[in-house]
Amino acid sequence: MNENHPLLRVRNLTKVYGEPGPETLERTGPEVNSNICPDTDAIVACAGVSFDLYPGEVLGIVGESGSGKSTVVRTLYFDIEATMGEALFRPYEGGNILAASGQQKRHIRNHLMGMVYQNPRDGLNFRFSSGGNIAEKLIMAEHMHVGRIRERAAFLLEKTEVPVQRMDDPPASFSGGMQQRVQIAKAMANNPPLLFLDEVTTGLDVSVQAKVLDLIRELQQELGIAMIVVSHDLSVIRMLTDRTLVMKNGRVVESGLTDQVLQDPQHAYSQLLVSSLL
Ligand SMILES: Nc1ncnc2c1ncn2[C@@H]1O[C@H](COP(=O)(O)OP(=O)(O)OP(=O)(O)O)[C@@H](O)[C@H]1O
Repeated sequence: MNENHPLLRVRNLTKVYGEPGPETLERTGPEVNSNICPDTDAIVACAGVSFDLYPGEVLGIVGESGSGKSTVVRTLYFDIEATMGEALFRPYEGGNILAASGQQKRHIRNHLMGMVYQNPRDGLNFRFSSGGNIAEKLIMAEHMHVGRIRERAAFLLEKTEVPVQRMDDPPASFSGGMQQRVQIAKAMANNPPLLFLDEVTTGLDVSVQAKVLDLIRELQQELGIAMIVVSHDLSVIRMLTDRTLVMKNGRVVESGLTDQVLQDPQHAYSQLLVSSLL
């Protein structure tokens, strides 16, 4: 894959809940500090979001609760249908993935993407064992050889520091940190070039958070996997990401190298966010 070409090119990604009026986009956003259209009550979860992600790069999306961070990754992972926009994903040659058929979207998601959610119950099937969860992802990508599936599950659990002897135990019997590690193992099962991480350490104790973040950073460095990391927590963004988008009221208000955004934030809202970290 050519390192100079984006892995993912997103343009004008927009998601509106409810019926937008002709001025909904103009009448919402950071300038008016609201994402609710005063004419129609439509909610602009995100609008006009554009960015490029390069192979092996880690992009952060930061912003307060309700700013639209999760909507961006969930539309790109097809959990939510975008209202408008384009996303070109290099491994998929059929054009805008947001306009792909349901079958094509399932194929892209099963073979080429992984997602780790804040709540392990969204990413793991609690009726299956931890190994069974990894197997599920592999089977969805048409890997059928039972021996090889078990081997890969054991390999991934080891990589994510989950005791392999607990492969047949259900995630419900695991600690929160370990459940997140199983989710990470599952999301990486097919070696996807792109991984989405949505507030993956938010529900965890601080000491456990640090371990999970270390693990993500190590895996990223070892495997060179591109990631989009959503977090309201700037310390997570600082630790994991190369570039950052700052969102407010559904819009990107600032973007740049993470170090620059943190050292010299330009937008008043980013300045407020950064000062709250100091
Ligand atoms: N199904 C829905 N119906 C209506 N509005 C929704 C729906 N899902 C999300 N929203 C709204 O879209 C906006 C963006 O939500 P989103 O979850 O992307 O924000 P976020 O920045 O990820 O915040 P959080 O971390 O709290 O989830 C919020 O105002 C939210 O209330």
